[in-house]
Amino acid sequence: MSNVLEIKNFSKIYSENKRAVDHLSLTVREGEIHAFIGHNGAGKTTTIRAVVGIMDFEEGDILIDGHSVKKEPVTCKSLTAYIPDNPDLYDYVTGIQYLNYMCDMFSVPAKERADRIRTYADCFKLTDCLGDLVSSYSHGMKQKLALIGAFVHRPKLLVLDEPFVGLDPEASFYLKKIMHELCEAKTAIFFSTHVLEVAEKLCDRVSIINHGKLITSGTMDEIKGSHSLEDRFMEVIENDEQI
Ligand SMILES: Nc1ncnc2c1ncn2[C@@H]1O[C@H](COP(=O)(O)OP(=O)(O)OP(=O)(O)O)[C@@H](O)[C@H]1O
Repeated sequence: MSNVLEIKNFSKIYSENKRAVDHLSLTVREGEIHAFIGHNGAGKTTTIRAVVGIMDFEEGDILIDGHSVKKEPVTCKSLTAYIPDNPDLYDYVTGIQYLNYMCDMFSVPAKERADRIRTYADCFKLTDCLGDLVSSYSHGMKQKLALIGAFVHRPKLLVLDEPFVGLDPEASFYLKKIMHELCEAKTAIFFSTHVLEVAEKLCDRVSIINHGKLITSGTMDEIKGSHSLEDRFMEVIENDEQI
């Protein structure tokens, strides 16, 4: 399996004395679901924002399908879909206008876009609301619309920041199902979460970050062994704090 995402020695320094992420390296392979976990303020969002090209960084490089986010930002963006923890969508378009715009931006063929939009909108119970203005959507509905906008263009790399927060149980179920389907079609998925039970069931690999440093990364079985991911996480973090 080839590496879709390669983070190499990435560091982010917000101010002189504040190294939010410190020489972090990890890889996410084709068809892999990879969880990125760590305490509040550990550096997850900072890393994710650098990966998706919306934040500059001082040290290291990040490659998407072999392309550097610094040197080839447009190519990288064409391969990536990103859903932030609080998606900020255009208010004065309808849901369907937003989805067609996403399909236009990513050149989704006309004959495939209607099918994909219908399939995902049905899963998320959004079909009847697609003609409504986004401004009339609830927070969860906006989140679902943003997810559909990411899925319709079948990205090579899907990056999600806390995707399960705010979704109803049925939407969470379908999100997990769609994540598996995308992986079968070779998409690589990298997402942050505090919901360790979901990460444990859903992911092939996991990386743990603490105070900006990667403390471990590997397959779910390698990392957790016979423990629960939560127990292992607590143990790894406690050991790291003692160093
Ligand atoms: N724009 C900024 N300016 C200065 N410091 C920042 C900025 N954004 C984040 N930080 C700091 O960088 C560190 C990492 O923050 P980050 O948002 O990446 O953490 P996180 O792991 O995503 O946390 P959470 O789980 O709470 O979302 C924190 O100490 C935070 O205070």
